[in-house]
Amino acid sequence: MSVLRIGTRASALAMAQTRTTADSIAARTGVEIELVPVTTEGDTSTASLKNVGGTGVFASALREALLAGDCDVVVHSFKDLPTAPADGLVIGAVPKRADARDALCARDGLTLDTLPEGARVGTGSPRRQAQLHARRPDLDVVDIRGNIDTRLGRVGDDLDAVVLAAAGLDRLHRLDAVTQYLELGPWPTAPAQGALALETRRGEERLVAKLDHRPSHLAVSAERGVLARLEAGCAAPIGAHALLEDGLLFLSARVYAPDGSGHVTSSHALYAADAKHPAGELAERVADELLEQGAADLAPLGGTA
Ligand SMILES: NCc1[nH]cc(CCC(=O)O)c1CC(=O)O
Repeated sequence: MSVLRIGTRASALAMAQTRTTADSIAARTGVEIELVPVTTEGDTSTASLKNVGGTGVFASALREALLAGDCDVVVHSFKDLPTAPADGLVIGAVPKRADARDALCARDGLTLDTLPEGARVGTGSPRRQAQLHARRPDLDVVDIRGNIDTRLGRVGDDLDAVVLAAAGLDRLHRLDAVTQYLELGPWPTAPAQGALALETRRGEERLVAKLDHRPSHLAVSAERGVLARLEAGCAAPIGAHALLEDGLLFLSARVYAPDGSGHVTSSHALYAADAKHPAGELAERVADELLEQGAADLAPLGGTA
């Protein structure tokens, strides 16, 4: 193949992460790269995340472009991908994961502890809404959508703060707006947050294989395995965090009541070398324990939750 065509959404975040990926592929393979812009429903809709019709609104147009042969690789924010694999396509690589934490971006340097009573905090994510309610029941949590710059632009205007992924802010060089990083123990984030997924047609994985970072790939597979086992969509109020360290794969996941009135947590670890499918086995253990603790009664887990 003389030119590798990488499909990308036209949003600033997608362009930023695709350009970085294109540069690493070029550096490692010497192949020439062309970026192919693709428009998705998720980019044009201004409806709440909860109402845009379930999982994968960002992914389907990119997948269609791949299957149609309009491009050879697509770069997804892994957390936006539905857990069901697409026919004829595979995740060929997960590059080294960026910061998985959420970040509070507030006016005047405020934090979750110092925001005034009744402060207006914007997020469209049911998980972040539940976490905000749980941590500060007095806050006025506002359901918002729009790209990262639009959201940041409302801070100090009609909102006191927004919660965003640190990885996305970093990719757009907007970490200056962060007033507090939220640690993953008390504030687990969306499965695979901060990770990219490089998708190709089945059989063409070698095009991107050199970019795969196994510890990141295993960790995000474990986190997403919980979603798959719970049959939960990307809008379900679920946080998860996994880590491979010294051969030990650790996974913790938490399901929230949407109003923040309660949650259940399960954490387990196993030696990756001891299992045939370490990510899948660990995810099943954690998900089954969440269900035993009543996760399905606590929160709507389905795709349009
Ligand atoms: N759902 C939108 C989305 N998809 C990926 C990121 C951030 C980057 C990442 O987690 O990889 C964001 C923005 C956000 O949640 O703040």
